[in-house]
Amino acid sequence: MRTVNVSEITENIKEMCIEANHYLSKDMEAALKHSQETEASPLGRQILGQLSENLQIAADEMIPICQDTGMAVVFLEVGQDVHLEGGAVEEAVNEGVRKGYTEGYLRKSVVGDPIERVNTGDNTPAVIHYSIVPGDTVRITVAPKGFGSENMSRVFMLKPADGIEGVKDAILKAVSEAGPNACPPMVVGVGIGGTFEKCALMAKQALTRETGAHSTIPYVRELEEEMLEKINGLGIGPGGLGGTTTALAVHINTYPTHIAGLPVAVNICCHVNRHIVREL
Ligand SMILES: O=C(O)C[C@H](O)C(=O)O
Repeated sequence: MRTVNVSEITENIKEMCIEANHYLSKDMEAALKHSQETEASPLGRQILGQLSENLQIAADEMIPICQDTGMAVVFLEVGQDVHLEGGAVEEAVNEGVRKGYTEGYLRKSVVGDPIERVNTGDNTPAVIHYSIVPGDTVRITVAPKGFGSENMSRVFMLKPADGIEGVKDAILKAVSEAGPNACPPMVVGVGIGGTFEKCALMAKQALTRETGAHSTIPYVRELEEEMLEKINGLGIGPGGLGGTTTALAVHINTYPTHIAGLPVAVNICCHVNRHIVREL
């Protein structure tokens, strides 16, 4: 049994919130750079160039990449041989977010109640997903999520008879309706199977995958490749101003489901697809 003090979780999450909002991960940066070489539209290439320049300015001058510094989504994978001491884990995570957004001067975007809508002033609470895994480490993923693209995400409760063609139509419908509102080029996270909530969680987790890495399931990999091509054929383009780079990647996760259903969730992320991982 290994002991981890929750204050370590707080310190790391603080740093990760600040880092994620100023430095886009290498995989996203590379995908954006690569898209400049493949984009067919001159205006699209210009916009992609500006997005890359914006990343450089953010890193050099410590200015957040985007004004929407997101709601902090945190995945905690806790090894079953870890003993967590020093306080409540949930409070430790929220303290990390609080410190990160306050000390990092990041925009506070969270309201304490969805109807009364009073800003909590420190970007807490985070949305936290826990899982118990084998091992004696704590793996933390911080993925601050902007809401321009979150708002354009969708869940479709398809019927089994809709089949794979229904899944393709659902993904294309979500992306087409998102259009420029999701600040393309996007990363499209898809969850297929499970239940209503499981498919949404899989879609969110899919966004944290290394950009452009494929599923190990052959038909899912083919579907990811086909959907990327189809999405880029929609012509929405960088900034929604036309072009061949509407998405940088499509990541699909699947799970067994009920005989009577075919749930599909499409979680869209703008080009600022922030995700950082640390292991304690
Ligand atoms: O800044 C915001 O909160 C809005 C949003 O992310 C947007 O895409 O406009």
